[in-house]
Amino acid sequence: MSSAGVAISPVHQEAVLSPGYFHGRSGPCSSESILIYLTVSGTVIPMRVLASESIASVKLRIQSCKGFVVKKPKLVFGGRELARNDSLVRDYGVTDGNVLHLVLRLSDLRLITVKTACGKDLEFHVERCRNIAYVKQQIARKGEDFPDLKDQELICNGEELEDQRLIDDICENSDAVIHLLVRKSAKIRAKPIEKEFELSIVASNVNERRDYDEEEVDGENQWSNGSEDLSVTTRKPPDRDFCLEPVIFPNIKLSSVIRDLIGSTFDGLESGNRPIRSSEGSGGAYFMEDSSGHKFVAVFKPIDEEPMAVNNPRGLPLSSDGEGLKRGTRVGEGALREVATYILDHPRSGRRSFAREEKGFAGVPPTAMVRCLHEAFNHPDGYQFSAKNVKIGSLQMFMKNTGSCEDIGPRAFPVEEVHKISVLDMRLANADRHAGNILVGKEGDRTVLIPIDHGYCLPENFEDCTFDWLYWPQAREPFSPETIDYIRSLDAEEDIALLKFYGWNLSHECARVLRVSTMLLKKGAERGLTPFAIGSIMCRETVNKDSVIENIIHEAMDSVLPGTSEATFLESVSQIMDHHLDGLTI
Ligand SMILES: Nc1ncnc2c1ncn2[C@@H]1O[C@H](COP(=O)(O)OP(=O)(O)OP(=O)(O)O)[C@@H](O)[C@H]1O
Repeated sequence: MSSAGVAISPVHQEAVLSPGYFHGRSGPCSSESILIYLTVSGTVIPMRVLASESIASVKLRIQSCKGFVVKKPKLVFGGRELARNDSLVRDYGVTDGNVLHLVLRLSDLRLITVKTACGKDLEFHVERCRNIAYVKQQIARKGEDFPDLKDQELICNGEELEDQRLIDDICENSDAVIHLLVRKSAKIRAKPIEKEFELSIVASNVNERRDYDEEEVDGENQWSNGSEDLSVTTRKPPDRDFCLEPVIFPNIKLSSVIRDLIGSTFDGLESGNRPIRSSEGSGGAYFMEDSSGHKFVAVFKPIDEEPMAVNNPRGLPLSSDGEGLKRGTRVGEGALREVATYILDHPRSGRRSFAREEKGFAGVPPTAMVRCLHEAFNHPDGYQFSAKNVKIGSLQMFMKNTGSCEDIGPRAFPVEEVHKISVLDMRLANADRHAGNILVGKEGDRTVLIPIDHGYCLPENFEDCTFDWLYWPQAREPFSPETIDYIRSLDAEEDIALLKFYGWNLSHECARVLRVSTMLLKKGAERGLTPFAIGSIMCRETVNKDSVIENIIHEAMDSVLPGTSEATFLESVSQIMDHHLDGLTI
């Protein structure tokens, strides 16, 4: 889901969380019904479901609770996300008495409308985790007609709101009324309008001079250009309470895009702008601001806050065997996969190198591995400015967007845009391509799709491959000649070598998946198959039925002797694949 530019409905969390809400009220009551327990933020909620009920139906009942919109709930059972909406409760092995983890995805932003007495409407989005001081700054910064920051007073239920109070606290009750009083010059009232807040400013002296100025930030960028021994820099400079530096290997020069990305994030932290935790996503994801505090420049995802990792802020349990939320992935490797996806998203003109600036074929946002230390991250055991609190994770460029593909019907998306994402997902056997992980942006008048969230690319097996675009009409269109040329240029061996050069030695299993999926994509494209036809070979129809590609791999394994070389095995896969593809009608 997008984090910018979208008006959001507040969520009545307590309605969803109240024990007994799902129990016996809207749930089914046949002999087939089972009682499951949903845990969320330490609360346990009983819920009656049918074993034959679809996951989509269970999510819908959670979502439509009391008419309040809980966006995109995620369910996790036994360390696995119940991601396939058309699968049934019993397909995932859920039985009576089982406990499922519910990850609620609350919206980040609230739309605040400020109406002035002179008829001016000011609108801005405020993250739930912002405080009153920030709201005051936004009002003051909106224009020279508005009052001094120090003169503003925000009042709710007769009580003055302190600068540190969070928006989330104040908007918890949607009936709250906020009054903004401006000493000397203006009076501002607020009332809830539907589920957002409207502030009306009644200004008596609109010409009063504003003496709030943005602090001048020293443009000098001091982040380290790399550390040869990868040791953690935690020496605290006299006036600094954070650290940020790239994780790089000797002889690898960062491109200026990546240097600028890290540089502007550094400047934002140095200006005192705290990372803002996204309330979406199942792991810890932090929006990082530039030095002005007006613009997000990056998204940081620390590996220890990934789903089922030790410091996950969403209450997901620890993985019992190290496997991630998707089959064939490992907890703590999400950031690596995010960076690898950027590296492998080669530009049309040739292979990616960190020294090259060009945008990749699919437009994966520039992503680098960094170390970052900041109090605002999740530190359940307490925070100190010390090496033990340094987080390693992926830093990805924040991409301006108007929402995600989840918010908009797919018909509006240009065919080429859908195809570029399909090529990326099929090459890298993406196990998490839901529509929320594709942002919608604009380049001039053109709609562009921006793929994000690649922590489950390059898995060890094909089990959880899912592509939402498979069901979009564009997926049934043939690839353009340019896209076929690009697919022709792909080479899995070169990709594996490139990742090794950048420090990731792919496991035997992950390398095999990359080889097989690249082979399938190339063979399919040469035969004129559509993304739908190729993608359908990679995805399971139901949770418990192997996909065609899995069957091809099993068949190839049965046909070679144990201990056979990888090259011989792949030759066998190639023959069986040819046989299968030749039997398909276009
Ligand atoms: N590069 C980006 N530019 C803009 N917004 C982004 C970017 N990357 C992530 N986001 C936003 O940050 C929020 C959380 O990110 P994301 O969904 O990737 O986290 P996650 O925990 O990996 O999610 P998921 O549960 O879908 O796996 C989402 O609102 C997403 O739209």
